[in-house]
This record gives sequence, C-alpha cells and structure tokens, in this order.
Amino acid sequence: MQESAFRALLGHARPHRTALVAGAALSTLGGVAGLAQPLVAKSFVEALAVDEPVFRQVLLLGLLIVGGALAAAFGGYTVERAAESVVLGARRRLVARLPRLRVADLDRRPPGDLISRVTADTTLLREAATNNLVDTLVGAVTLVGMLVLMAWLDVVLFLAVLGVVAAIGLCTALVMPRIARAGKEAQEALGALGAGLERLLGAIRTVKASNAEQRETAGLESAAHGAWRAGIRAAGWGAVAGTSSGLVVQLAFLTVLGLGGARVANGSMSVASLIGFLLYLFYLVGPVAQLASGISGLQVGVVAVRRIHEVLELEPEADAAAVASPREGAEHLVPAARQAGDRGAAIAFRDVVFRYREDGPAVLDGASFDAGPGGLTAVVGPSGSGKSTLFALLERFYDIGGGSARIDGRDLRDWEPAALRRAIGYVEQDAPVLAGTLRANLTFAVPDAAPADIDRVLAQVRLTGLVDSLPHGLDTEVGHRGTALSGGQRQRVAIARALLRRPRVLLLDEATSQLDALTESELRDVIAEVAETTTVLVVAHRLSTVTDARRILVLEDGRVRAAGTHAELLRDDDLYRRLAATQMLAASSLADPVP
Ligand SMILES: Nc1ncnc2c1ncn2[C@@H]1O[C@H](COP(=O)(O)OP(=O)(O)OP(=O)(O)O)[C@@H](O)[C@H]1O
Repeated sequence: MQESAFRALLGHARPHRTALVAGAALSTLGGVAGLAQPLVAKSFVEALAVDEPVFRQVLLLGLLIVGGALAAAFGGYTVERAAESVVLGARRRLVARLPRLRVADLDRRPPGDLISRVTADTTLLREAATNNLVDTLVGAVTLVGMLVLMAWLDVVLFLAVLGVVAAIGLCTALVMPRIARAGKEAQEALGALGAGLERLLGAIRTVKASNAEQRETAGLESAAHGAWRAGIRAAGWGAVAGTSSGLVVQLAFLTVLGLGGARVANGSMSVASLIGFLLYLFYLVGPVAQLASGISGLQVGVVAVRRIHEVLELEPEADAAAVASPREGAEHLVPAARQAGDRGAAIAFRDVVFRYREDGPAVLDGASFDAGPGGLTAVVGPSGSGKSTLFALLERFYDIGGGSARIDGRDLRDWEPAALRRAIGYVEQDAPVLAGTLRANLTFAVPDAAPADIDRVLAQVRLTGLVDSLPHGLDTEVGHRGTALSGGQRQRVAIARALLRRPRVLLLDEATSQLDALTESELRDVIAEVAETTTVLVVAHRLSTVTDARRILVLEDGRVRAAGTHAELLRDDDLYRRLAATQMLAASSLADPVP
C-alpha cells in the first residue's frame, strides 16, 4: 500500500513534471548565480586596487544579481504554480467523484471527513508532490554524485563514508514510519474535527436548545488536540531524523579526518586529495538534510494521498452525462420521450429482500407489491417498517439483495441509475431545500424549465401568493438549507420541484406532513390529478391523507402484509384497523369495530 500510495503521489506530480524540473533548474541557477557573486566582487575590488577598468565586472555582477534574482523568483514561482495545479487536479477529481459515489458508500463516511479530504489532504499533497519530491530527487542525485566523486578520490575513505551513509539510511528507515503514523493520526483527527463541525453546525438549533454547546465543543477540542499531538510527534521525529543525520555526518567528518590523516602520513594519499575529500564531505550536509526533509514530507504526503485515493477508488455510479444520450432500450424512461397518453410506469416488487449492511437485519424481508401504471398507491405501516427504504430502492440509491424489483418489466439493476432517476420525481421525508434562490431550487432537476411551467407548478402547490409577496420573487435567496422558508413552504417547494420534472413515477415521502389541513386537501386534489398520468406512491403516517388512494399497502417488518382500498383494509387487516382507530378514521366505515 505504501508503494502504491507513493506511485499515486507520483501520478499527481507527473502532469506537471516539466514545470517542476524547469522550476527546480531555475532555482538552482539562481543559487549558482548567488555563489558566483563573491568571486566577481573579489575581482572587482582587485581591479579597483590596480586601477584597471571595472566595466566588465560591473556588467557581470549586474547580470548575476538581476539574472540570479529573476531565475530564483521565476523558478520558485514555477514550482509553486505546479504545486497549486497539483492541488487543483486532486480537488477537481474529488469534487467530480463525490456526488457520483453510491449512497451506500457515502452513508459510511461522515460528510465532514470527506470535506477534510478535499480541503486539508489536498493541501498536504501540494508540498509532497512538488517541493518534497524535488528535494528528495535533487538531494538523492547530489548525494550519489558526491559519493561517486569521493570514490574516485579515495576508495578507502569512500567506504568509510559509505558506512556513514548506510547509518543515515538506517536512521531514516527507523524514523520515517513513525512520521507517517503521526501524519496519519493528524489527518484522521482533522477528518474527525470536520465531521464534528458538520454535526454541530448541521444541528445548531438542537445543540443550543439542548444546552449542549460546551459538550460539543469539548469533542471538537479533543479532535483539534489530537491533530496537535500528532503534529508535534511528527515534528519531534522529524527533528530526530534531522539531528541524527547531522550528527552522523559530523562523525563521518571526524572519521575521515583521522583515517585520512593516517593515510596521508603513511603516504598512501595526498594532502590535496584529503582536502578535496573533506570539502565534499562538508558539502554532503546540504543534500543529506534536503533528502531527510524531502523524505519526511513525502511520508505525510503519502498519508494524504492514501486518504484521497480511498475516495477516488470507490466505484462511482454510471455517469449521468453518459445517460444524456440513452442506451438502446432506455429511451422511454427519459422524460423528453414521454408519450402522449403515457399513464406512468408499472412497478412490481417480488419477494424483495434488502439489508443496509451485509451483517445487519433484513429491512425488507420478502416485500411484494404492484403499483401503476398510473394511480395513487399509498404505503402505510409502523415507523421503521421499511417505507422510505422502498423509495430508496426505487431510486436505486441501494441495490436489492434478493427477489426482484421491476419497472416496466425491466429489473431495476438493469437501469442506469441516472436514466431511472430522470423518470422519477422524489420528495424526501425532510423535503430538503438547498441554499440558493427559490428559482434555482424549483428548477434544480430541470434547469431549462419554461417560465409557464414554473408558474403552473407554483400554482399547483399553492406557492404563487408567497412568491408574489417576496421582494425579489423567484430570485429570493432561501438561506442555508432553506431556513428562510417555513417547513410547509419547504415541502411545497420540494413537491413543485418534483412535479416540474413531469415524472413517470412520483414518490412522496411524508411530503405534506407539515401543511395546514386546507392546503393539504388542495394538494391532495392536485396529486389525484397528477396520478391520472403518473404512478404516484405516497408514504403517509396520517391515514386521513390516503383514504382515497386506489390502493393502500400495509407494510410491517419489511413485508407487505396486506393491500387494498381503505374500506377493504378496514374490513380485513388488523394492523390497518388499529392504525385507523388511533387516528379516529374508522368510525364511519368500520364494519368490525376495533376491540
Ligand atoms: N441508511 C441506513 N443505514 C442503516 N439502517 C437504516 C438506514 N436507513 C434506514 N435504516 C433502518 O431501516 C429500517 C427501516 O427504515 P425506513 O426509514 O425505511 O422506515 P420507515 O417505515 O420509512 O420509518 P418512518 O415511518 O419512521 O419514516 C429502520 O429500522 C432503520 O433503522
């Protein structure tokens, strides 16, 4: 995994290799120009002393100063630019992938942690895939070059130095995994911090109402402390690596001095070679330090890359864009192909079994029913009996585990999820409204909706009055999660959004629970009208809203235990009778009174 993560890290740098090499070369050139300046300055002073013309030296010095500064600046800029591009590349891949991940995979990961992978981990990647990589490569190449020159100067001393380099390698090998572990813990703690923040801010009213600010803050502080502790540990191990390699180089210096002195004394080495050798050793400190810092940065980068690739490697759903031109046979599910006289899709579930987790309980346990084409089918049953799960399966948020589920005779698993969803209007249980304008929310599924269609659905959901009263009409901002709207208004926006799609299947999950009785009854008429050309499935806790459904399915423990009209179920099904009795619906039509 370490190796494949390193390969993945190189993969992020590869598209920018030309810029990285050019930037590193320019920076080096800038450094060399700096080193040459004292020499020219010396020649300038010498020329002055003997009263010679100094024009050449002044020109050269000017060139070195300006050229060196420009090369260093441009080199630094080129590397930083490549670094930003590495981050951009990773973030673009992540943001393109995240919304296409399967709901089941997203369920298992807190959104805050995913956000931290897009923001914090990509930032770490920035240094690793550019500066740390350049440092490691330049350090390694310089080190090898110097070792070759040393071997050429004196083999015995070279072998002594080689022993020292091996000791540095050993130190590094021992310390680096610890730096990697600390880096991993720091990133995980940051992920936990993101997840905690998302939990806190996502339910801030409940947090305040429960006086839980302090408790929640304590959790966040502990995550922040975790990141701090791990960061400090990584810094400590980094210092150990740096210091021990420095010490080892000093040791090498003394060894070479002693051994070299002896070799010079017995005549097997010249003083000039010893001086040259010692100078190389002196210069070895730079590349060794560069290599150590490069490698320790790469350790942290590898952790970040691993976290990024954990997301990138998750299997995405089929690309929605690919479904814009539907596969052969899928055309009839695309709304544009909705035929005149289309009555909606036919849904058939047979012995459907479904578990959220492989080792979890069967949430649907042999559910069978038929709905449509067209007509209103209501799904009722105790809380937790699997009603919302039925809708999630129809949307292919999850795939069924057993039995068969078909739409228009075709197995759900054979539909491209995106094509399937184009045919369905879905109003979730808590009717989410997104930050943005009212118009953006309404046309979310049909961005090019005609104004007349928007007006039509607004009238259907009884929102025309609200829109007229708003200062900016449809262009009014609804706030984060639609907080500027009331619960009932949010539900109506969500219903309007689904209706605008002119779906073949309309799924309403407790979609009118927050409406006043009058508006709810008006919407019931609209839904009845829609049901003439659309297969409508409604989940309702309040049975009063579904008594006139063509068919009512009674769900219990993941099974459809009974199906029929309100009157039939009152007559034949105990559970339905009990549900109806608690809502005082049974009085007029109950043949067999509730015990
Ligand atoms: N994403 C999920 N991961 C794991 N279990 C889940 C998930 N969603 C629902 N469940 C479980 O599946 C069961 C059925 O849930 P579902 O939401 O379908 O019930 P429901 O009939 O719609 O309930 P309610 O009327 O309260 O909305 C519940 O026991 C619930 O805990």
